[in-house]
Amino acid sequence: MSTSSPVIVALDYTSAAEALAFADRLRPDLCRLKVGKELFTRSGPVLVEQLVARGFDVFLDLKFHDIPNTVAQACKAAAELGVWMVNVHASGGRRMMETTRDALEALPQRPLLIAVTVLTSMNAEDLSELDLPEPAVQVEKLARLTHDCGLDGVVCSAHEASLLKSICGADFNLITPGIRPAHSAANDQSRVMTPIEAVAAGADYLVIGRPITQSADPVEALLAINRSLLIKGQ
Ligand SMILES: O=C(O)c1cc(=O)[nH]c(=O)n1[C@@H]1O[C@H](COP(=O)(O)O)[C@@H](O)[C@H]1O
Repeated sequence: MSTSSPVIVALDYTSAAEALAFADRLRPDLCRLKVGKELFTRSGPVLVEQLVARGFDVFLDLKFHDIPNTVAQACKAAAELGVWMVNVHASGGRRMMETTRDALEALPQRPLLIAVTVLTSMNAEDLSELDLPEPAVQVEKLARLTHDCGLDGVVCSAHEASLLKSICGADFNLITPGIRPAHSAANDQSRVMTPIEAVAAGADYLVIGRPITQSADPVEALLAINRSLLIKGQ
């Protein structure tokens, strides 16, 4: 089952039990779910399979960044878990991305393959220390490369969404973390935007963690975001 909501809830919980307890209060038509490095390192592929078996579209966010063969094989392993989306770092370069794309295209059913441009926690100062240009410039450069390598989209901040839509086209998926409903704490995020602004800017999917999972009523927090985006069927 799929959902008309653009929200991907980041299940940044410390245990499979907490993640499953939250998932069991949801339905797959309300949101997609993301399993990231902390939860996967603690709970492994079994949890991913359990979420897929419950009917959720699962984004396995392990941000692979390694030599081409290693990343391609890791993404194939992710595909075998039945995930909906998997990601790599665009800074791994053309050969890494093209080898991975080819490995997934050979499968009968493949997940979407997207690339992280510049982490939404990073600001101009962080990039300057690495001798990199300001975020918008670096994001554009990596998004153009990702598009040219035939991937399905990029992770970027919503601040870069409208520029990237105009450059890479409507079919190139923009996945935007750093989403904060009005009055929410930014935490460690730097380049943030509200859900409504992000969608208006051209974001296709909104990755949202703490504003939902750490709220007093996580399910209501998700539903409120969906309502604000005029998602039907709540
Ligand atoms: O790939 C990601 O999902 C990701 C990329 C990025 O640039 N920034 C970013 O925050 N994320 C992830 O998105 C989630 C954001 O969580 P919150 O900041 O709690 O909403 C975390 O799970 C991050 O790992």
